[in-house]
Amino acid sequence: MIKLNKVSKTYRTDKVETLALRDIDLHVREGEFVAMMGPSGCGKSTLLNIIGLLDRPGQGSVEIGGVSMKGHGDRQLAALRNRTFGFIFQSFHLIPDLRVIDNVELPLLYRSGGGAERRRLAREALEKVGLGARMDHYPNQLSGGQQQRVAIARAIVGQPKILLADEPTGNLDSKMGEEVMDILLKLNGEGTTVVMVTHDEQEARRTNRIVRVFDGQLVTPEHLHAA
Ligand SMILES: Nc1ncnc2c1ncn2[C@@H]1O[C@H](COP(=O)(O)OP(=O)(O)OP(=O)(O)O)[C@@H](O)[C@H]1O
Repeated sequence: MIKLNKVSKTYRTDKVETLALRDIDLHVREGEFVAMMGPSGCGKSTLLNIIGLLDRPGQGSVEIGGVSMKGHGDRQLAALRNRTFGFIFQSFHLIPDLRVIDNVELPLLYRSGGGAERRRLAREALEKVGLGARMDHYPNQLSGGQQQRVAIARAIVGQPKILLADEPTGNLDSKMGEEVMDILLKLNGEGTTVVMVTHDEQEARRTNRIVRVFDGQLVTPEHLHAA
């Protein structure tokens, strides 16, 4: 489903050059739930951004669903990103001035389909995360856990094949975090591939596989034994 081949990424500013990723080979199969772990600054977000077609690798190649991204222009990448991925962030990224239902509908504005259809899909997504009764609320009228569930509804409203979550429980207490994990596990059980960055070992153990990143490189189990 996701194949990274010898992916490297360097960030350049006026004064410094940071090698954020080095020679990453990663294969995520369809239906897998992968947890990505590693210390701050090791390159997890960069890796997630490259997988989600928000950024391009400096070297190496990215394949999504068997299709190489080489030669795709920015518009093609954006269209593919919108169809293939749902994104969930640590700080929810909801729009405060929009009602919950309108926040969830947002990704659908870039697609064809009428307003009634959009509303129906948004309602279904909210029901899936247990927030069918909160559609007319504004984000600040909800708890953190509920806000993250709205963000999950927004991520799944377009029925993406892959969910990418960057520390989705990082701002939540353990009970709310567990609820968010339960929803992600349920979506994965229904066939959605999930890649999630987390700092929580217990949470990571609930997934199929833990991928560890250190200093821009993947740490394989062999490395762990050698260390
Ligand atoms: N836009 C950028 N410009 C320059 N350097 C960057 C940029 N984005 C990230 N970096 C650098 O690349 C490295 C990897 O950053 P990244 O955000 O991917 O790490 P991370 O593992 O997600 O960290 P955290 O757990 O703290 O979110 C860091 O050294 C960071 O300072």
